[in-house]
Amino acid sequence: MSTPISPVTRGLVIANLGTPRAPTAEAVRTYLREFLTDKRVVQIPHLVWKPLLDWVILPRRSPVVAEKYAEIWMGEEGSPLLAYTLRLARALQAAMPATRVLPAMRYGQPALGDAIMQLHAEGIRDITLLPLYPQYSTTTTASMEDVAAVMRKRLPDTRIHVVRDYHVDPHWVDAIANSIRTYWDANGRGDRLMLSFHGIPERLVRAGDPYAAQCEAGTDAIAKALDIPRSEILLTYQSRFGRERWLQPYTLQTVEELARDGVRRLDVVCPGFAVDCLETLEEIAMQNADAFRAAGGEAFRYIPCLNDAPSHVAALAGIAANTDA
Ligand SMILES: C=CC1=C(C)c2cc3[nH]c(cc4nc(cc5[nH]c(cc1n2)c(C)c5CCC(=O)O)C(CCC(=O)O)=C4C)c(C)c3C=C
Ligand SMILES: [Fe+2]
Ligand SMILES: [Fe+2]
Repeated sequence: MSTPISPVTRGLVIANLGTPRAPTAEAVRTYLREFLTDKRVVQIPHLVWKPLLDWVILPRRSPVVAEKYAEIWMGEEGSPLLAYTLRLARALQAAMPATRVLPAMRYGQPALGDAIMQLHAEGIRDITLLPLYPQYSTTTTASMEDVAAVMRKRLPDTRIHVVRDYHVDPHWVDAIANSIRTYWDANGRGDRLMLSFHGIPERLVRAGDPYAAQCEAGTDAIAKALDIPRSEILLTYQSRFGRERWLQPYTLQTVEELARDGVRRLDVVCPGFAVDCLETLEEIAMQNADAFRAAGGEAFRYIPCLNDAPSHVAALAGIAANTDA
């Protein structure tokens, strides 16, 4: 007797920020132009912003950033952000055989709108969009919600549900805590533990962006899961862009101060990033590590993102499945 094959009726799109298609100035320029003209990302009047972007920022920044990408490029697999997002999608697909899982990027390829159209073309009318941002921000998640709103108008017969955030999801919190505990079991515990999150302008938090509060709540939950006092964790913000004041304390400044204050072994985790990327592998594990040693530190110990670890896959599968409300 053969088992009837049940048709797949649900789709899951895991969506990340986006990344250049090559570590070249031209490809980085194309990527940054799309990313930095999104009004969600740069929330200042475009009459002011566009000339500055086209005439100053893109020409200056693209070649410099291309060199950074070249240092971490994963050969044929491409940029780490793309490579790990594709691996994560494959692992999720294996863990969720009753759901069709596709990876997507908010900027560049594979495009988010195309992924949703593909699921629709396959006959799927119930789609969950899971932005790979554990914490909600008006600069990131909201931009995915914009795409979902456009797609709902285009596909009125399809339910498109967006996961808002998972910053205190117990399985995700446990996955982060376990990655730290496993590192400590293998290498011993450092003098300090720092959680570094991507920053945003402070102005946006004052205007109501819940991002900072979610980073704080997530850090509290991770401390609890590790069974250590919250005071033993330093929460910092990295990747500042431009001259405006961003969320504080800044990661780089903190790293240098810690080294000068006698911290020798520093353990660093980036729980705002689902997968490793330029901001973790180059900015944290290379630039900040160099700064730590230059200021007198000995061992800057970067603990990788969850990437396609089974604990991450299980947590995200649970989060994606729990979207019936
Ligand atoms: C206006 C500036 C930016 C805001 C606001 C911002 C918020 C933000 N970004 C991420 C996650 C990632 N950002 C990445 C790279 C990146 N971010 C900005 C600017 C802002 N980000 C730039 C210009 C860049 C590109 C690199 C550079 O020019 O310095 C990445 C990595 C991409 C990759 O290809 O590896 C991620 C991931 C979050 C989570 C966030 C707000 C919470
Ligand atoms: Fe960013
Ligand atoms: Fe950066």
